[in-house]
Amino acid sequence: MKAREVNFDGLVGLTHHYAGLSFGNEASTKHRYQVSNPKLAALQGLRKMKALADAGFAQAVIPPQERPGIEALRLLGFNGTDEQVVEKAWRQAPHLLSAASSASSMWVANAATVCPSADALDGKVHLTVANLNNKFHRASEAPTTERLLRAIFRDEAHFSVHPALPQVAMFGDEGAANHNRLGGDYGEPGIQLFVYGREESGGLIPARYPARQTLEASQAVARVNQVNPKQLIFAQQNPAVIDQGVFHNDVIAVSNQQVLFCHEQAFLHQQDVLGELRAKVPGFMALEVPANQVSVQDAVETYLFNSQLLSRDDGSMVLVLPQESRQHEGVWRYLNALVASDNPINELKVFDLRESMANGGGPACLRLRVVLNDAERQAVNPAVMMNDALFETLTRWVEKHYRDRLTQADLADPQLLREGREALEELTHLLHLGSVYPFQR
Ligand SMILES: NCCC[C@H](NC(=O)CCC(=O)O)C(=O)O
Repeated sequence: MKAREVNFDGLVGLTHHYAGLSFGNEASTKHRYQVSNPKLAALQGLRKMKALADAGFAQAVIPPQERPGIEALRLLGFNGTDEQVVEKAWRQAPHLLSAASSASSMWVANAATVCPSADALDGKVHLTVANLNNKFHRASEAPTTERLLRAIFRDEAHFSVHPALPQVAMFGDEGAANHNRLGGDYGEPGIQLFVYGREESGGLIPARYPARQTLEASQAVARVNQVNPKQLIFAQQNPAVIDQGVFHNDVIAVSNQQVLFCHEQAFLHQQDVLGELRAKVPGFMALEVPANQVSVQDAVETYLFNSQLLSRDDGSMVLVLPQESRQHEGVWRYLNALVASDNPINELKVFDLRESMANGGGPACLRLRVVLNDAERQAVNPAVMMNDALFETLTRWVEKHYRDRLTQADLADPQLLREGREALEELTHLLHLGSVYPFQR
């Protein structure tokens, strides 16, 4: 059956700020305590969604979460009214208030791992919520992510949304950022390449920075998603690049249909991984970037691999990049040579996503790819599909509710809590979500 990829982008939340919460993510560490602009961040994301929708790519939106997360703070012993919880956290442990206020759910490549119906043993679309166990500020996303995904993929005849894996390090799971699907037409069975950073039972691990994803988690997600075992490949990320700031595989590789665009140091035993793909994916094409043209450090700084590789109906592909990759002379030269050479990529589209980039999130981090056939697409909550009207509505909503400046100290302002709830209450109506947020229950 004919199927297309729909990109679901995370809408940046009202508390977007720079807190240095993600050890191993160098942009996060570097921009700690800088002043953020949540309004601009949300508008930059919306502009990307609108431009891709206008260019003919199916596009949808995933709403942000309620922040500060009062429930998470209560679990840590801060009590009283919601305002008192915030105030006490701010006085006793400002870093915990920051973590509970992170807008990190915007990076929906980490929301879940998706299995298209063509790959699933039961013929349904499966989504397993990521537990994001490695970071406290991200692990608390999972329960609301599950409710949001159920409000979007609500038709159980087509979709199975699964809760996150158990919250322990052995099952650390970061979702689609460590998952690639390769193959021919989207509606045909594909090969799912799960990329992990470490194995609980031993093996190589990075020396400086954490490996967030385990093999045990990837295997469990593949089972939960009912991926046909014949269509599975598991590969380890190169621990040496994790130590250089590649905290997710999507910082060093991106795939689409028969193409894998990656750095030559992305995977451990890379030639074996490519050999397996060559054997299983008809027409497989690896576009491997040598270190002498783009170093791992340049890749981490410019996020050229954190791009979206999108197919047009005629089989050609567009690479959607952050502007940092155009500002780097060597990387931009490489990309232009890539477009000029013999492969399906024939256009570069560049976006200003500076607010998200400063926390380590590029174009690919901001989107969750969901392959859907016509019947499945019609079963998605139509209110989240991007079009001119929704773009106008959400832009006005952002203009009305978001601040254009936020520092860590602002998180203690009880007014911020009220602003967030008022905005999200309105958003649940705009997007026909029902009651998805803790304050609504
Ligand atoms: N896929 C991109 C994820 C980026 C995200 N950054 C953050 O959470 C930084 C938040 C801060 O430091 O304020 C992360 O590292 O998981």
